Amino acid sequence: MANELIPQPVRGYLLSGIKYIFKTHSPKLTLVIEESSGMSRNQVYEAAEVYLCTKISSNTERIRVSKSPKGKNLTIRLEKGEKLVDFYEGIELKWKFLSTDSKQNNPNDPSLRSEKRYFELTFHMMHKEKVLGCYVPYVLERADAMKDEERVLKMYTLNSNYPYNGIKWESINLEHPATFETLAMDQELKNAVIDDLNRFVKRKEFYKKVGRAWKRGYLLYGPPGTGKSSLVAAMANYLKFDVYDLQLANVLRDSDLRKLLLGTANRSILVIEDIDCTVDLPDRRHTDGKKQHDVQLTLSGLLNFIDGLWSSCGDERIIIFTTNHKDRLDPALLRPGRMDMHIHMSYCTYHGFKLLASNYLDIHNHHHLYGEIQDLLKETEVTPAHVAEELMKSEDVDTALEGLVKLLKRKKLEGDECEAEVEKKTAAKRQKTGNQQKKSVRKNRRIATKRSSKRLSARNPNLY
Ligand SMILES: Nc1ncnc2c1ncn2[C@@H]1O[C@H](COP(=O)(O)OP(=O)(O)OP(=O)(O)O)[C@@H](O)[C@H]1O
Ligand SMILES: [Mg+2]
Repeated sequence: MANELIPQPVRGYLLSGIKYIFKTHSPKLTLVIEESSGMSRNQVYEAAEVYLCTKISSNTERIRVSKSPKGKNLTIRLEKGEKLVDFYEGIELKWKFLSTDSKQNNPNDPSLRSEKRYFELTFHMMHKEKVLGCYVPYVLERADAMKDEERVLKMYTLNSNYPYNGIKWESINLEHPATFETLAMDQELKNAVIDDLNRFVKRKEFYKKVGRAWKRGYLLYGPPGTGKSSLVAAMANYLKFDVYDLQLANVLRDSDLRKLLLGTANRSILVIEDIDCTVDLPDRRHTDGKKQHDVQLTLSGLLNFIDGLWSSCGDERIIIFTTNHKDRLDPALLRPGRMDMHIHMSYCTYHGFKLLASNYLDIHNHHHLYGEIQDLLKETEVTPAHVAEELMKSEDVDTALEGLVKLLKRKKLEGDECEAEVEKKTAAKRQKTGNQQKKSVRKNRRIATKRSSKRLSARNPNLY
């Protein structure tokens, strides 16, 4: 109708007028989010990449799919030119993924081509504050959480080619399955550790306010096989932190130590195992040049060193020492405030056993052997590792538990025999020392009598 009633020139004029009105009344703002900002990667770009793959709808026509050899899941990304719409608190946000090919360097050599990739985020101008102040931080946060979920944890160890290739970290995927749920340890202690970790990761601002390095130190001690290494893995799996296993005995120079510590990433756990053995490092020398002089590196010295290094980077770090012999440690290390928490990993308790039985044998109710096992566990020292090994021997619940009862009885007997032996030895020692004491008392008496008689005879020679 409009076509027929309104002449062409007027129609064109009217249309452009309407467009103009709409344009001035709904001004748009477009944020350009480039892949890199200067030398470093743009975090908003990386977050958008991750976040947007959850927003792909049926209108999206092309997506990129990939999977790294060690990745758990498929990675999905938008393809060039694709658009999508997101909503945040009623605001419409239009995303577009673009790239420009700049072939300035050498058009014949594709490796020199630098592709510039970026997102455009368009929305109504009036939401500028909200988008910059809330939506973009929200995207960053969501992406972080998603990356954590998919993240494959790494375990870093020192490479073995040292000193020929220079010392450096080598990583493998951390596939230790230990979690707090599968770990047999005192329930209250376990809760205390989890609470401590939760508090720690939440308190960045607090640490900053009080001027402390944002780090937490744990000392795990207990006999071999009580789950110290498993607890480290459980902590890493819980926090999604990588683990750096620092074998101090392999680090000969302090400059290497500094380099290695600087080479650890944020959100990581530095573990130094068996510190009682590492303390007496036999041969820590400066080998630079021809000069060689001993370098005494004590663990508390190492802690100070780490404190200094880490307080300047403001990252989240956890340091864990493990030992089988707490009593052999440098007292400076045990001083209050040195390590934030001392965690004792003890022999298997009845509670620990029940957890292992439910994990290994799927027993969730009572079993007729439980009473006997409970009594035996009170009188024996057996590690959770040993119990776990026994429970793995058979898939049949009765056979496995009978095996465990046998093991506990044997242990108890050994313990009793050992106690009896100790008792016998101490009794023999007591007897021996008793005899010796009696002997020496007799001897002393003899000497004393001789002396006094000599003295007397000296004073009264006539009497003798
Ligand atoms: N508390 C526990 N809960 C569950 N499983 C455990 C526990 N302790 C030990 N285990 C089992 O025994 C194995 C060995 O334990 P782990 O290496 O954690 O002991 P550790 O205390 O680090 O010993 P070491 O002092 O010799 O290094 C683990 O892989 C795990 O299967
Ligand atoms: Mg261990």
